[in-house]
Amino acid sequence: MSVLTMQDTIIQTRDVSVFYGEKRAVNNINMDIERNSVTAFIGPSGCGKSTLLRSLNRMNDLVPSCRVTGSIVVDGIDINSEQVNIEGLRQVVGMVFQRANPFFKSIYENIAFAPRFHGMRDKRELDELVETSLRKAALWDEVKDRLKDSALSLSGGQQQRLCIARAIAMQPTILLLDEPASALDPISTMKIEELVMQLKEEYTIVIVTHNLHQAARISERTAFFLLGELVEMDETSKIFTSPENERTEAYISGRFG
Ligand SMILES: Nc1ncnc2c1ncn2[C@@H]1O[C@H](COP(=O)(O)OP(=O)(O)OP(=O)(O)O)[C@@H](O)[C@H]1O
Repeated sequence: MSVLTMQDTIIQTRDVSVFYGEKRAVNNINMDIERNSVTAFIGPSGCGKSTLLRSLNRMNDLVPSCRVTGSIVVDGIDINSEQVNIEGLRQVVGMVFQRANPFFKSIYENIAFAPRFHGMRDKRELDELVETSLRKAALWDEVKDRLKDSALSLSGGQQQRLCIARAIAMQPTILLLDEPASALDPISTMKIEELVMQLKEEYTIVIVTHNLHQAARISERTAFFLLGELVEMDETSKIFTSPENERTEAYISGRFG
């Protein structure tokens, strides 16, 4: 294979299963995710999309009954090995949830809080980081004159972009987005989609979405899950036009789910 056609894999899962107690929610997943791309996880409710997503930055550690087996390698590091610093991992692999969850603090503090906690004390440096992060999240122009206002005074869509800015401020390599637009109106959804397409220049993005049109619009690769299994993963255009598996075809044509 020539160097030009070689994919640059940033996340590799091998035989990954995730259990809640005795119940297996995700079954033997093998996938490679390419650097600086958008990968969409699709599939009916309860098929394990969020569970797999959360295992990519060990968010599942917060669920006492949850157990992950198999190997997940992120940027060359086995993230489930004992040596891994979980806080460090979550800086590199940032996450944004379905419901915007800004801190009960000012817009500025939502961005500055964690970097300051991690040692960034210089006011000018923090100011710059706040501005850069808000710009990258396409929110700066809307909030630059009200940085001291409460984050809760923002609209739902703005709060979600603030949460993306907050993740960006930690200078991640990967952003995991768990249905980031599902609680938003169409215009805010469009802004999040535009944002995701810009962000992939700099970050690798994995997004769980129920919205098939959204997956088709913004992702390069799509993974279709059913009952905890990865049925098919391929280029998004292929998944939506000529999938290999008939269950994928049935799902994307709306015959179930
Ligand atoms: N904290 C938990 N404790 C026990 N079971 C859980 C937990 N979270 C998820 N599950 C179960 O794991 C399975 C997969 O759930 P998951 O949320 O990953 O699916 P999903 O495809 O993301 O669904 P949705 O699209 O509805 O968000 C489901 O059967 C769910 O009930």
